[in-house]
Amino acid sequence: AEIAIVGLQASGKTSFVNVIGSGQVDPLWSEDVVPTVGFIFRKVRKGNVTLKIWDVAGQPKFRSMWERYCHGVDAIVFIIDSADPEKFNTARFELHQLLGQPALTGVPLLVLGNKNDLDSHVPVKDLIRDLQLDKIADRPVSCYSCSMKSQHNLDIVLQWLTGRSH
Ligand SMILES: Nc1nc2c(ncn2[C@@H]2O[C@H](COP(=O)(O)OP(=O)(O)OP(=O)(O)O)[C@@H](O)[C@H]2O)c(=O)[nH]1
Ligand SMILES: [Mg+2]
Repeated sequence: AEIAIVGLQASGKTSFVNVIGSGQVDPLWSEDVVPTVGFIFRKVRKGNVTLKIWDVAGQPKFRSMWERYCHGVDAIVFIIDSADPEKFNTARFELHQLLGQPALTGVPLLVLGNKNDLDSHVPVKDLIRDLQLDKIADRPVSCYSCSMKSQHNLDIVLQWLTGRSH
């Protein structure tokens, strides 16, 4: 399966790829991963499925590139820092802007509310409301709360992703 990971800067995209690309017993977790410039491509093997992952940079100057990396993928993963509600408006804008691209119609979407190890994180039902996920009618949409730091819910996230392969 080929997937593209997008979302605002510092939401945890590269942390996600680092954690799932390393071992479950000895995950590669770091507080000081550097902001991505452009994109990183990685292949991650899970069971008999190989995930080809485009980890795309989230700083404003890179957001116009998101669409390009989402072309032809089996799923788009949008990661949001669920403990930083001040950024939800921007995240919603960028997400719906991306999904409005005609070439991406129908591509399944997985939204991850990351950093649920932090006390201030909001639950999935608030993310669905604040990101207006219920307005997305042209593709399958899933939303999970998770943490790259504590690896919470990453098992169901990986199940979802490997289920997209063909
Ligand atoms: N507490 C907590 N911190 C996290 C979690 N996931 C990532 N971080 C931290 O958030 C910061 C940004 O993580 P990155 O993985 O670099 O974020 P990114 O989305 O790749 O950022 P860009 O490459 O700039 O788009 C780092 O300091 C991470 O350690 C998490 O689940 N919990
Ligand atoms: Mg990154």
